[in-house]
Amino acid sequence: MTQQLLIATRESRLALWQAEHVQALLAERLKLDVGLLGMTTRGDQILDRALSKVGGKGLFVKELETALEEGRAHLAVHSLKDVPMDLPEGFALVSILEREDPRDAFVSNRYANLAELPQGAVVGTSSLRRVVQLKNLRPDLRIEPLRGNLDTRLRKLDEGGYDAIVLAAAGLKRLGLAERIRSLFAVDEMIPCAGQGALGLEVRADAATLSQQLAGLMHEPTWLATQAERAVSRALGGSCSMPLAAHAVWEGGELQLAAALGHPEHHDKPLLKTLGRGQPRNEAEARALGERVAQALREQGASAYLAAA
Ligand SMILES: NCc1[nH]cc(CCC(=O)O)c1CC(=O)O
Repeated sequence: MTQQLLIATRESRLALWQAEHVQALLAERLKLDVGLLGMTTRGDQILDRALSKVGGKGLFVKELETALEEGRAHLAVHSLKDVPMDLPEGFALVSILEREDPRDAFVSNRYANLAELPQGAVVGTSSLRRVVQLKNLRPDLRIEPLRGNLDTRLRKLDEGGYDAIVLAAAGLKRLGLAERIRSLFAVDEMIPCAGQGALGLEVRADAATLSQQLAGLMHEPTWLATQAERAVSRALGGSCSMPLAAHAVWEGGELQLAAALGHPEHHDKPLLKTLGRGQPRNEAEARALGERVAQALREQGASAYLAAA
């Protein structure tokens, strides 16, 4: 065995679970001996402001990239939905693992689902994507900000600050918290974020041998679906202050890509929604499907919404 491979990871419980999951896969399937390098990122430290206001999702990945750059670690494991649409020069996303449950979960100590919430109930989420879709389903709800890692958000619910909160099912399941899920939103009523539930492996673009090894973990259907989803976001400007949802599902040999865009400030403005279909066989075709869906949103008025961001 030569030098041990190191995974750079954030130290939240979810990030550590994900890094350990990849560590085990690499040992099992590729017989690689891999260790972890834990680190705290700016995104983890800033808990009081909406992420979209302080630099966006890139905050969670930047420090990890610096560790790769300096050779302190060799790969980074990300929740794909936290990875910016275009990586900085010198880095590459070389493998996308099979997706966990991509749905959003309704979590509450008193109510079984969204329909049961009384008029004017308080729902916690800081995701603009969730805000605009909740407002569309239930205009009467009061939506309050909710930041922090999964354990923090659940604690804030338990302390009584909210009637319900909305979280990604994948994170809850990974942390053994599935019993907190009261119901799951169907993907067509609360369309997930591009990449939700999938993990992406990032390396330095010049790490050719490692890239090739990691490509062995690639899950093709998830890769094509998430490429299509991310292309919608990229085509519309890719910023995380954008209330955009994009989720693709394979139905037989067909990929069905649903997307929705809300107004970034006036959350009661109509939600723009569209569905595109295709049979992408490679990355270029998957991206083309995403671009067609973005164009359909533009034809419904997306540009005017985005100009307000
Ligand atoms: N935005 C933070 C984040 N990044 C990834 C997950 C969950 C796991 C996933 O979707 O892959 C979460 C929590 C959430 O949105 O509730």
